[in-house]
Amino acid sequence: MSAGGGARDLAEAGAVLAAEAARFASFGWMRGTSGNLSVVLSRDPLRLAVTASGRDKGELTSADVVLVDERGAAVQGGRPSAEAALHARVAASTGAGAVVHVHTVASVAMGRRKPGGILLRDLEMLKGVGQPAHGVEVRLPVVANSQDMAELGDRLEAARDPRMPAVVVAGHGLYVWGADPRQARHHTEVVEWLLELELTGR
Ligand SMILES: CSC[C@@H](O)[C@@H](O)C(=O)COP(=O)(O)O
Ligand SMILES: [Zn+2]
Repeated sequence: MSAGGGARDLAEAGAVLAAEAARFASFGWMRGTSGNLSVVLSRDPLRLAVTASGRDKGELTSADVVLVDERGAAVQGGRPSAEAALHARVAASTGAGAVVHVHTVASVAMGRRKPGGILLRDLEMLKGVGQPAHGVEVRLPVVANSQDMAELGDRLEAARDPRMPAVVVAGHGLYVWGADPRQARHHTEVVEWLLELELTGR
């Protein structure tokens, strides 16, 4: 995708996001229209393609995408995700090229169990988020939910650990990011795997 974020780029991004969403929906991670995805189309000015609000995320087409600015406001397209401003904030503060938000049972359950954050160590799967498998403890932060995206963005920025490309939002779900949609997907699958493991209470 070029830096300009034109109509063709937006449709291309929509096709990518629709495919990613179909995959996550098939896992049961985007039930009942929940969740949203984004990809950065340009950095200066910041422009993201974000999934449209309220759609069944298992049935998206390339047209179900909205171009938004650094505040999450629509620049082109219909009504962006209610959480578009948080996607823009994550992309700006972490440098990520793609952001995933899913409503998984494991993230909400573990957020309840460990409101101060989820400690992870000695797991081969940690290599999937760029950490050593052994000897290093990594914390997956848990932040309180809010319907105010500015407040939620402040909490996420304050809590996030640069070693972990994800944050659990208590009573809500999971935010994960990566350099591009493919890496964000891999990070999401790894973090969700770690949460599911912790939930088994090993
Ligand atoms: C059951 S939908 C919950 C929504 O409020 C929200 O949390 C969500 O993830 C989807 O919002 P959307 O505006 O469709 O991107
Ligand atoms: Zn949500």
